[in-house]
Amino acid sequence: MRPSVFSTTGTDLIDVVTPRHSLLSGRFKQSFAYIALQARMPGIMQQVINTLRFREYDLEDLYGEEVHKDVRMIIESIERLKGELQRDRQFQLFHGNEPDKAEWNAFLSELPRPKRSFFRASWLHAECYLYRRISSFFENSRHLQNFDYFADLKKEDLQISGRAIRCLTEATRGLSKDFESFSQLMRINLWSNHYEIQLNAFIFDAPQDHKNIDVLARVADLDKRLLVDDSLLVWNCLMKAKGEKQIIVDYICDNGGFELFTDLLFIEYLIDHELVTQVRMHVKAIPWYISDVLRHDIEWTIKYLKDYNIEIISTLGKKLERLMSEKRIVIAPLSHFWTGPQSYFVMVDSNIELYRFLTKAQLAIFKGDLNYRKLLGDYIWDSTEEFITCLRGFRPTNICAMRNVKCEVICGLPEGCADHLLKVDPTWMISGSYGVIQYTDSLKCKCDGQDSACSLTLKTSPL
Ligand SMILES: O=P(O)(O)OC[C@H]1O[C@](O)(CO)[C@@H](O)[C@@H]1O
Repeated sequence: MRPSVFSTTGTDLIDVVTPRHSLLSGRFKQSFAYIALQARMPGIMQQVINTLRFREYDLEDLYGEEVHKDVRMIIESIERLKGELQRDRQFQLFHGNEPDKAEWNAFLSELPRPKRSFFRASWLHAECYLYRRISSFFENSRHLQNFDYFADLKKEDLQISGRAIRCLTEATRGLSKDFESFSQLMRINLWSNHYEIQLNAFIFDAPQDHKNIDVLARVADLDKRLLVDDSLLVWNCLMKAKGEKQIIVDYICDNGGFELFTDLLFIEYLIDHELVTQVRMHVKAIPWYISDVLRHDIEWTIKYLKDYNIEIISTLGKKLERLMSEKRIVIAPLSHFWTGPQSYFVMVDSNIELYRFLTKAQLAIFKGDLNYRKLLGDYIWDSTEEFITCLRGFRPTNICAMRNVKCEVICGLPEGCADHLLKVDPTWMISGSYGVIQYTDSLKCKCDGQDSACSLTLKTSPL
């Protein structure tokens, strides 16, 4: 039984699927957003509590007995947050040491009152707010400000993927510079987003004979579920830049663990073949959506590969370390925008520095489902709507999205495709079994978003 608070008037919960042309929201009781808020988020919060209890005595070794107070305070705060979610309470402002407090509070204060509670708000806002609140409990503790409570999961994900790591490392040495290899690597990278944390790495398992690996061919099987493949357009975009002194790719990361490993393989290819001069990896500033990459995940992953007891893998680790020290791969300056609640079309107004930063790149690659939701504004577009339209003017540079479909947000499909998929696989939008690689040109102008009359800075939708 839902608590009685749900029977208030206004924007009540309704027993329907998410209607076309609306924002995803827990209001729609037959939506994935509703299930995620009702069941999944409390589970994730419990998982954080369990991690704290499990690690409490390690933490005591690190920080002394005082840490128990922090642990108690954080667990109580998470329990309270669970209650707020369950009762669909209003979002609260932040009052502590959060570095992005001002931006969050401005955002929350401007939300219309009926859209300021967990189930009535847009799902994107509610979900981001929950992850932000959880982090704030740690940030406001005495000893655990920098504790990444999801770190063990990310590490474990890489540790259990040994066979897949070996197999892919072997299969990707000495690849030639051609569209076929480029596109295969892109697709490997795309499908790794399906498995993310606790992946079933078996799909990339090598046959017994490690010398004769055709792992890339295995990807072809998954490719049957690739609904849009713009990898040729991405390749052409990089080809067009050939000869330029500086070719930068901004890589907006998603998950750590095995997915990050495949990101690094793809980035290595881009650099080896001089398709780019520098890759700037954008990571999250706080623990985010369980498995998202933080700065220390990249450092840990490279060290893990470097220390591997199989030479080909440790050589790869050393090479990645060198590419970082040569600044061919860099970690972009941290931006709290990536862990904010906002869709990307508002970036030009709310974070012009980041927008301008992206304009310096030849290409920005956005990985994963959450980035896709933010690119499309967490909105149910017609499935055939063009990618470029759905970006609503967010065009700081050429944009590529690589994403496994994990929620109802989608665009750019051929006519009839969504209806067909619904018939053959009713869970196609949430299973993560389908993927898209979508691309659009920026049609860059010279103003870098500084000229308010520039059409690229105008938002084209009344949403
Ligand atoms: O790691 P990814 O691909 O961004 O996926 C996480 C996303 O998937 C979801 O589970 C949607 O189904 C959301 O919680 C979140 O947007």
